[in-house]
Amino acid sequence: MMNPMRSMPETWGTVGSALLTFIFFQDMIRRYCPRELRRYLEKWSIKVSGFLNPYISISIHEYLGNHLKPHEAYPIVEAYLSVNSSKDAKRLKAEMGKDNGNKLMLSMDEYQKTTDEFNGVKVSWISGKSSPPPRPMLSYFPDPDKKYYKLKFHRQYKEMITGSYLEHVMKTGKEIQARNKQRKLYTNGHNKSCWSHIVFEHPATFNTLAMDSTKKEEIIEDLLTFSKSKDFYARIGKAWKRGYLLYGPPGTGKSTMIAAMANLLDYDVYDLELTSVKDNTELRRLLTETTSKSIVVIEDIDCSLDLTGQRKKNKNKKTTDESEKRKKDTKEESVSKVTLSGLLNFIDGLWSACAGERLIVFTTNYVNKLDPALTRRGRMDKHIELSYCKYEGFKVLAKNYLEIEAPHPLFPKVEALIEEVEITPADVAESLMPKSAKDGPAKCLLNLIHTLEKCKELKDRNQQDRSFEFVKEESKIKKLNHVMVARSWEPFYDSSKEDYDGLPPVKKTVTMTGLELKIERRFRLETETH
Ligand SMILES: Nc1ncnc2c1ncn2[C@@H]1O[C@H](COP(=O)(O)OP(=O)(O)OP(=O)(O)O)[C@@H](O)[C@H]1O
Ligand SMILES: [Mg+2]
Repeated sequence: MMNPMRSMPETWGTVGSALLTFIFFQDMIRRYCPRELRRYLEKWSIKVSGFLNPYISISIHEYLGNHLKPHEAYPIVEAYLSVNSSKDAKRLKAEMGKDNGNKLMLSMDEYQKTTDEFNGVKVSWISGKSSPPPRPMLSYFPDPDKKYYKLKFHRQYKEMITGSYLEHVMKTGKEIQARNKQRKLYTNGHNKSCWSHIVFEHPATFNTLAMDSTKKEEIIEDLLTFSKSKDFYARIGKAWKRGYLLYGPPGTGKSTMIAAMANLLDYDVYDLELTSVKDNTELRRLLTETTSKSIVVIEDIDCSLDLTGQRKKNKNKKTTDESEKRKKDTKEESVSKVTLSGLLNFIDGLWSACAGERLIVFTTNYVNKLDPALTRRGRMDKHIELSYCKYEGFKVLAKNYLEIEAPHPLFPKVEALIEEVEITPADVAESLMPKSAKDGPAKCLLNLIHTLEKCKELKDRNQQDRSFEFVKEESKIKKLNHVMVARSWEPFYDSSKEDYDGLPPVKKTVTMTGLELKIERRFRLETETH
């Protein structure tokens, strides 16, 4: 023990002479001691220090080797420690996260220490940095400092720490990373041959989705089971992917459901615009560039590919000039060569080589138009129909939009009407939306009731129209016989004579092809609701 009465210069003198003696002996050993003996002494000293210091340390560096290749484990450890370190470390640093938008990420500052406990065993983590060796004078860019985390633990627990503890650190760190990560919506639109992204912040969830509750539960269960089935897919030798086909009329919530899926599973969304993809090679490249934990969406698949596997040409537009038509077709083919078989081959084959979980979702308004090859099980594992809004769906929307729940005096009226008509959730939502700041829930509900009553009226009138015309069909045919011949039971009449007793005019299109006559009737209901 040091004599407290000693003065400062005396103490320094003692330390100095001890240091000199140590250097002298070290030098003597280096000069006069034979090499073998020296090696033996070194080994022995390592053993002694190992005996005296029973701790083992593992370093995780920010970069690997000399080539500044980022080490994958470093950010994971950083995320893991970001939760614990704020309790222990005295100096923390706050940085803007790369993947989490405007959120600040806290982590240990350099040379800070934090402790952690796992199965009753205490370990410590120290953050540090090593400076690179000085570079030649002419070198322009200096090497950056290399940061690292050092894990220290008693050698008695070596097996547990290097095994289950590090596994736990990696798993938890990845989960924290995923929680902090801002999800992205990737698109390849505007004829771009690569993905561009924006932050994905769609508020839709399964709670806010208006649909049959049993069906909803089933879909949620299916998605969650899929996301947890890594081992199962590996065991059966199948790529970890699942295909969904969402179909139904416009405005029934197909796109909304995709957003809800992404929010449920914390996945990124890749909105693949097939019409912007040049050919199968580009399609393959785009799909292989998608990351794990993502949903690849192809909307309106029936509009992007046709049944023969070639890109769909616009059949509605008639080009009278043949040469112009040919020119247009050639041009179309030169810019778009993605085929159905190209897409199918990729879904089935190559994609299996991409690690990680992926959902592929197709949407369509016309499921019957799709090629069975596309919709067969195994490719599209689940077919989900989204349909018109019924009372159950309405209750969800009323809760979302107006924050009201049953029982409510106006609900029975809505129930009676909504079960009778075909109205999409989008239309119901639109009617429930307050049109001014003064509109309360009752006003919005009355708005919806008014819309539903109009729909019902049109539906009834439409039915009346049909039966009236059908009854009158024979006499009309007689009248029009000199102009056209009826091919089917479909009622028709001459548009030039709107002489139906009191019936509102009905829009119709008449197309003549040779001797055949095709009549397309549009009822008033359709015209008005569009
Ligand atoms: N089932 C639903 N639940 C909640 N909101 C819905 C639902 N369906 C539609 N909506 C509302 O209507 C809007 C349009 O719906 P969405 O875009 O999902 O329809 P869609 O089926 O994808 O239509 P399209 O076939 O035209 O692409 C959404 O923004 C949403 O607010
Ligand atoms: Mg949509």
